[in-house]
Amino acid sequence: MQPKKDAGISRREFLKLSAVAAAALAVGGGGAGAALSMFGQSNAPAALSNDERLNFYGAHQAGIITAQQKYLYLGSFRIITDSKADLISMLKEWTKFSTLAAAGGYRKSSGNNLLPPADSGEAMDLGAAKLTITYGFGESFFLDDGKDRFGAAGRKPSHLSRIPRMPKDHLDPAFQAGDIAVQVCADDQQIAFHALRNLIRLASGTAILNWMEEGFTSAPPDGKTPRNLFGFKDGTANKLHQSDFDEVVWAGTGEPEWMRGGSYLAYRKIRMLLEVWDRSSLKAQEDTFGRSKESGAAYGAVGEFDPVPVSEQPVDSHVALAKQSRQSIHRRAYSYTGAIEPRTGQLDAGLLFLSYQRNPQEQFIPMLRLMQSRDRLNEYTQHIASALYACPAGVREGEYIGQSLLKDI
Ligand SMILES: C=CC1=C(C)c2cc3[nH]c(cc4nc(cc5[nH]c(cc1n2)c(C)c5CCC(=O)O)C(CCC(=O)O)=C4C)c(C)c3C=C
Ligand SMILES: [Fe+2]
Repeated sequence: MQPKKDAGISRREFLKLSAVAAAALAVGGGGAGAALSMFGQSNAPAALSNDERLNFYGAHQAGIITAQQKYLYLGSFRIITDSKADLISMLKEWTKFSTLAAAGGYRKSSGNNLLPPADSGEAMDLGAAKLTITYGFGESFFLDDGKDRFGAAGRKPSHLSRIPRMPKDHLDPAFQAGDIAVQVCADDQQIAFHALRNLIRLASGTAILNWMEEGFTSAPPDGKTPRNLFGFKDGTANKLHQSDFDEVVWAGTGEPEWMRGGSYLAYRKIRMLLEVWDRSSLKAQEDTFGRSKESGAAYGAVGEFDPVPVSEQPVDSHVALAKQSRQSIHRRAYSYTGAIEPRTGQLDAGLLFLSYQRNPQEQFIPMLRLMQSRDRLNEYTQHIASALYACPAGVREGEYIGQSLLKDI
């Protein structure tokens, strides 16, 4: 008798794959993700459809070159203690929670119902939804107003400093970089929020959340490029291959040991003046990027991914300036929407621009400077927050995040 076909795979094959997935789930971590991705989303058993797990442990932190999930929370923490022991104990708790949440778990209560539950609970039964939690240290972690609170000043990485003030900055002083940034991403917003919320709880007495941003991206099926709130495909020239990551993303020689295999996160909150944009002609919009709005093809090219003929681009277009900088970065941006601006009635919306690079002084800052001085996009944008973080290499099982930075000091 022929084995029954189930959505393109035979029943026998399906059962074999289910066994692999079950085994991988029992082990936890990346194995489960790998096994599930063998099914492809449509063939995955319903109970696991939201449960793709990405390993928290690894040579590099997850959430940097990981394919972008749909939702982002970015939180900036201020450490409120000078005690290194308390700091380490929080980082240990954060690490334990991060591995648990990435595996779709939640914190178990002690059994004493006179105490608050250990976990806020809103992610129970939801799965992992490709949750990643990525940590970065701000400049003030190492030297806070000249004070070396944790003895780590000598280990400040080479390229970590404040992003210099730019000509078109409208920075809001409420959004300083802070001591530690946490980037939480997942394909389910509630799962992502749950993770940040419980990190805040675990930090109690040691660190407080200074600010939090919420972002989203919506990619069409078949791996097509998502569009930003100006309606343009955003991420076309971002398809870095594995072999490019060493050159572009991962910090290496010249860095303290704890940063080798890590990366620098550059962050800009950029308000997009949607009302101004929506009143602009299609030609003005396309000239701004040097690309077709509908197809995403560069001026003078046919397909979205065709090489960009730089001579055909308006000299002050966004893409021409990015090319002119001759630098590469790895972008991981999310759109945001907020409330209506009370004074003007305009929408508060834009882009949480995140990029990872191995040397922001050489890659990101010159590109930003060039864009700030000449980019047509500046007519439609305002940069309202700016920060740079050093994201350490990945965590090995049994270690805690930042361990190699804080050990033996
Ligand atoms: C300093 C770096 C960058 C900032 C800040 C930035 C803001 C920003 N970008 C868009 C929309 C698009 N950007 C596109 C391409 C692109 N942007 C950057 C860098 C910054 N963008 C780079 C390096 C590139 C790649 C250029 C190339 O090599 O071709 C595009 C085109 C499509 C694509 O390649 O992704 C769009 C669209 C907005 C709206 C924005 C701030 C609000
Ligand atoms: Fe851009």
